[in-house]
Amino acid sequence: MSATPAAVIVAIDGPSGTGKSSTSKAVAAQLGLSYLDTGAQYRAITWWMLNNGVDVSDPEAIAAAADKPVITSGTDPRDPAISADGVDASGPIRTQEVTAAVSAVSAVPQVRTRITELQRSIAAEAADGIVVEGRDIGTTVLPHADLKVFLTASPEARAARRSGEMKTADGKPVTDLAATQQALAARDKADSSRKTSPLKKADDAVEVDTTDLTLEQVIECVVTLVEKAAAAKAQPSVEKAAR
Ligand SMILES: Nc1ncnc2c1ncn2[C@@H]1O[C@H](COP(=O)(O)OP(=O)(O)OP(=O)(O)O)[C@@H](O)[C@H]1O
Ligand SMILES: Nc1ccn([C@@H]2O[C@H](COP(=O)(O)O)[C@@H](O)[C@H]2O)c(=O)n1
Repeated sequence: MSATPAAVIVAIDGPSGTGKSSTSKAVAAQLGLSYLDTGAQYRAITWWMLNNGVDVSDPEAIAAAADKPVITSGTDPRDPAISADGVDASGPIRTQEVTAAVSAVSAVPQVRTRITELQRSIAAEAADGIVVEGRDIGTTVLPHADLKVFLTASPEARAARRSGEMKTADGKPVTDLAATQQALAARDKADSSRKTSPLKKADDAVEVDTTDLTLEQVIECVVTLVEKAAAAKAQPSVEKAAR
């Protein structure tokens, strides 16, 4: 593990299936940083609402319930825990039911306010620095992050990656690439077109097109960017100490 010279705050955003989670976890683990999966938080609040009789097609019902669940996130990149009201949600938040409802829940302003506050407090407590991944981290949650990365990939590459990890009920790999691509496009459209902090590249983010890169190449690229940002952040204090 190579050490970063300063506690950096890193924002990694991008559409679904571009490699945000895999890259962020690996970069954080390699550099000894904390890690926050903000998508898991939106999934956890969605799961709680589905389990507690909230009509997730009704924005008013979602808004009224937004403050109710206690969402807790772990920040260890090797074991990124997530729970709602103390119940481990790491498995159930990945179901199709949650995936289908999460964009509608996360579009409600009261949900975003609640989860954004939680994200900022977790980032503020990360004494050794943190990698935070999501859709609006560079634009809204942490606009003063030391480094902002926006990952992209072609729709075909993203669908192929997602199909590779999805299994049918009898354990066979999902082969309907067209349907997977369509589902990803629908979620991206909903996430990019909502009024409150939509999925968007921050003006000062570094865009990395991962279409033709292996995961290892993307990780290496982002590690280099983080090390540079950390060195730049440490520079003024080094200069001050030398005076
Ligand atoms: N550069 C890459 N080349 C090949 N496969 C990749 C690459 N990056 C990620 N993957 C694979 O693609 C899948 C999706 O990656 P990941 O979950 O990290 O994406 P994501 O952007 O976090 O998606 P989402 O926003 O939907 O959670 C994973 O199976 C991962 O191993
Ligand atoms: N900063 C974020 C992160 C996520 N969302 C919403 O959550 C959904 C699930 O995210 P995954 O990364 O786990 O796929 C995503 O589709 C968004 O609706 C968000 O709004 N802001």
